[in-house]
Amino acid sequence: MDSPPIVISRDEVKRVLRYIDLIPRLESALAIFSRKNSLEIIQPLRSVIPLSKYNGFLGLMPTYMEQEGILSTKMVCFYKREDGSTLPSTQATVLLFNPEYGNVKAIIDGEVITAMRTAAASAISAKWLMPAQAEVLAILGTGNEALSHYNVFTEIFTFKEVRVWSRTRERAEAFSRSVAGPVKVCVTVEEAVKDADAIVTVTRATQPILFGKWIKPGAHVAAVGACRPDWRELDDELMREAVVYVDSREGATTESGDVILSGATVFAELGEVLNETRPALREKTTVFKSLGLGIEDAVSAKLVLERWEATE
Ligand SMILES: NC(=O)C1=CN([C@@H]2O[C@H](COP(=O)(O)OP(=O)(O)OC[C@H]3O[C@@H](n4cnc5c(N)ncnc54)[C@H](O)[C@@H]3O)[C@@H](O)[C@H]2O)C=CC1
Ligand SMILES: O=C([O-])C1=[NH+]CCC1
Repeated sequence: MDSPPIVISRDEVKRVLRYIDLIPRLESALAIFSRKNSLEIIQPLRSVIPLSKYNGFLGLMPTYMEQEGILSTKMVCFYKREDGSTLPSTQATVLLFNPEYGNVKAIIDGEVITAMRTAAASAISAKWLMPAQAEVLAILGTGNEALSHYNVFTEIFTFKEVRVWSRTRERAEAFSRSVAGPVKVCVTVEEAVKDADAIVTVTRATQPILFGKWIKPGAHVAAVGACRPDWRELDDELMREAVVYVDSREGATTESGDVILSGATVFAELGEVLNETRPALREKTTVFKSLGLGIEDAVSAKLVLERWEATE
């Protein structure tokens, strides 16, 4: 307990963290979260401080999972960057504590953890909610989250076609060149989502970019951006007509502009589906609204530390 914290860099997280290990840990954590038993988990709503001068926010995400022996907090700064800005839009650090003594065991870069656990949560939503014979995946956005979503969706599912849209063709083409498999570049959102079975929205949009009228009935949308109460990625029609799943009811009804401003009803948490206390209505059009949870960072950070210690 006297030893100084281990510091694990972004590159080291990238080296040791694998979706195949991460997904089962996240499934278990989401299921525990939705049981709402404070003996198993304490994870308050994220507190968010606005950084008005810089168009950004600092989110604090503490979590305690007693049975897993995990005490952690993620600190994440996220920004509404102007077009052309070269500054990062999300930066994060996860602290892992020894819950008995209170000392910090590890300081872990949170950028890769954030991107991979968010994409893995979307992939879990798709496992349960996407049409059974899904052939077409559309990714809206070409940043860090777009890449992690491309990676996990193509690792665990087999799509006949993957499409990408960005506001500029150049960015979509650069994204398509940067990944291993074939990606069709689309010039409009409508073209990208037409007849798509799974759609991932991973943009910094603050107004709707995806409209219900363009979507095939039965499609699944994993909506990852728009993490503020006045930000949107999806329009009212889509939010009201789809069956809406969330990572956290409390988070969604406090932080999600898509949920709050559309007046949509939240049908279930993803953890409730995993616990089989709420059904997965795969045949309907579904939206998984993701805001990000401290428990996801907590179990990811523990996994990183375990793998790092095993390979050091
Ligand atoms: N739900 C969750 O757990 C998490 C959500 N996020 C959110 O996901 C979104 C994407 O994050 P990153 O990929 O890290 O960001 P990024 O900055 O790497 O990529 C953002 C993408 O959105 C595009 N974009 C920016 N403004 C737009 C607009 N008005 N309309 C359409 N596209 C626009 C950019 O061109 C870029 O392709 C952000 O809103 C971020 O806050 C990030 C991490 C976790
Ligand atoms: O959970 C997370 O890390 C974030 N959610 C919105 C921006 C960052």
